[in-house]
Amino acid sequence: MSKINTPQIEEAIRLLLEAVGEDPNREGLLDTPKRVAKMYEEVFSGLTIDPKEYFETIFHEDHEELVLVKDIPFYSMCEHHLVPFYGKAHVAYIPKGGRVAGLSKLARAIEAVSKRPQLQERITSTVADTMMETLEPHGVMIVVEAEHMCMTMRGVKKPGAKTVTSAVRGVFQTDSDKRAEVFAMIK
Ligand SMILES: Nc1nc2c(ncn2[C@@H]2O[C@H](COP(=O)(O)OP(=O)(O)OP(=O)(O)O)[C@@H](O)[C@H]2O)c(=O)[nH]1
Ligand SMILES: [Zn+2]
Repeated sequence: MSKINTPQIEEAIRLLLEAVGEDPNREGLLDTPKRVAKMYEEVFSGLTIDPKEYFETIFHEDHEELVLVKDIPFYSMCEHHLVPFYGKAHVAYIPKGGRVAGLSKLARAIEAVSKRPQLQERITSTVADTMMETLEPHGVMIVVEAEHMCMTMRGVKKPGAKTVTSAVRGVFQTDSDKRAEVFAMIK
């Protein structure tokens, strides 16, 4: 995927400021296009990352029991309104055949997939599917809880409303005890 076009973002922000009736040449706004371009470079940096790369290096450890990294904070941008949604992700999996991932890689996968124009459902399922394909574990279960600024500061205006999504793969689909174990641990 192509790298972010900084001059184009700067021009777009100048146009946007003009379009809302602002003067992009007034002192306080002079550096705003540059700042916004820099910010977008950061918040959309995941567009150039394939999360599969985080699971190319694995460890060999005979642990075929639950692994859960919970309360991973994340920030993303809703693709409908380009305003933030943010919250916590919980990533669980059961390794198979001694294929164990570095724990930080679970958080890195959430981070990379969040840093794009997104839907909460897609963050949840993309990371689950990536882990299933690369680690080939017994199962993956991901729960994401987030507050969407597009439901808080505008539109329906419901601050505090939380959206919870889950993606359940492999053994978690058939074993309700294992699902319950994850839910109990993330409470
Ligand atoms: N499924 C899903 N919807 C989202 C997400 N983020 C924002 N939305 C919703 O996207 C929808 C877009 O609806 P539209 O009717 O096209 O846009 P709108 O007129 O701005 O909608 P309102 O927010 O209801 O004012 C809204 O219902 C948002 O709440 C997300 O991550 N997943
Ligand atoms: Zn939105």
